[in-house]
Amino acid sequence: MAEVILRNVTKTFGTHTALDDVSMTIPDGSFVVLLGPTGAGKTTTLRMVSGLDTPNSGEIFIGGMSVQGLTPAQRNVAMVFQQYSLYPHLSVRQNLEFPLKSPLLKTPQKTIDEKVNAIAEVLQISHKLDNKATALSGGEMQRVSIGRALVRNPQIYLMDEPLSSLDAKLRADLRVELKNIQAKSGATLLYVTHDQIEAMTMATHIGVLEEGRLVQFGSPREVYEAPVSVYAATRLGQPRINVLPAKLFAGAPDKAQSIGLRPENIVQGAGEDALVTRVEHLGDQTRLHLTFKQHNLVTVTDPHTGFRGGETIKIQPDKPLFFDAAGMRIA
Ligand SMILES: Nc1ncnc2c1ncn2[C@@H]1O[C@H](COP(=O)(O)OP(=O)(O)OP(=O)(O)O)[C@@H](O)[C@H]1O
Repeated sequence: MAEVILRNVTKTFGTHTALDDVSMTIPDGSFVVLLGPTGAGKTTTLRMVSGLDTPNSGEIFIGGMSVQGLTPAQRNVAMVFQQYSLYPHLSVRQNLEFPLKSPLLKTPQKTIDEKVNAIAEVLQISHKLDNKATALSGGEMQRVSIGRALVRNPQIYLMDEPLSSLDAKLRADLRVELKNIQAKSGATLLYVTHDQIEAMTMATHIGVLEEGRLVQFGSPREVYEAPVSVYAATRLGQPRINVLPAKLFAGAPDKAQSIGLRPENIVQGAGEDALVTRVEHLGDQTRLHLTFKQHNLVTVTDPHTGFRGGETIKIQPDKPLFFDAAGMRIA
């Protein structure tokens, strides 16, 4: 596996700038997750690294070598897209074997069998190995697509929302498996997702893209606890961070326009009055919807709380984040 570097990469489509001077180092063995809303440039970043598309300016290095002008095959990258892409006339086993069967690799059949069986087990498709690819459900086809990438040993895996078409249980299983595979094999991954749990649990680093610019790059914890802006703060956290006028609470710094409070950073039992408008019991936690000085906010509380809608409770902020008028963090 290899370190991948993007240096001042810009990509335009007509007058639209999809990637704007993006520089990023994806360390060898890291699991980098790109976050951002639709159109932020996540897929475009993957396509630049893969060689499916080329930047207008800037350079990309894989394992210390510039890959300018190299095809995806020459770059030795493995890609998994949101939409499965299998050879329909081949069986599941043949699809999984395909990347290993290249005459150049000369992989012995015994090694191929071992790898295919191991990956099929991880992806829970061993019982379907002899089925035609077309005789599978969408989720099974997607698992075969992931398997086809995983049997290889590329410089980097590029994955674009690979788990989004799977049901919740399978997604949770494969999240753990993918992370295990990465931790064990030291694979380098560049991964796009909209799923915050995937981002928080799998990533070693998170890159936050905003309209084609990389606005923050750091560990999930850094991005969660020390976001550079309101925009970055709202990329992570479920329920979302509460963003309120700074003056609602005492002690805001001079230039602060808004205060960001993660739901768990609203302390109950002291401070000022808030009205409980709704109580949501989710099993492992309970969410309280509050109205505070005519603003709505959400906090979390003990799962066995006896709070009810209509009650008044006292709240005060803990670990507040302050942002200026432009939404940039100042404290
Ligand atoms: N081939 C193309 N031609 C024209 N515009 C494009 C092309 N590919 C991407 N774009 C534009 O570039 C911008 C970034 O697109 P990109 O697909 O990278 O976003 P994304 O962050 O991956 O979004 P999503 O979450 O919807 O996949 C968008 O505004 C998109 O419309």
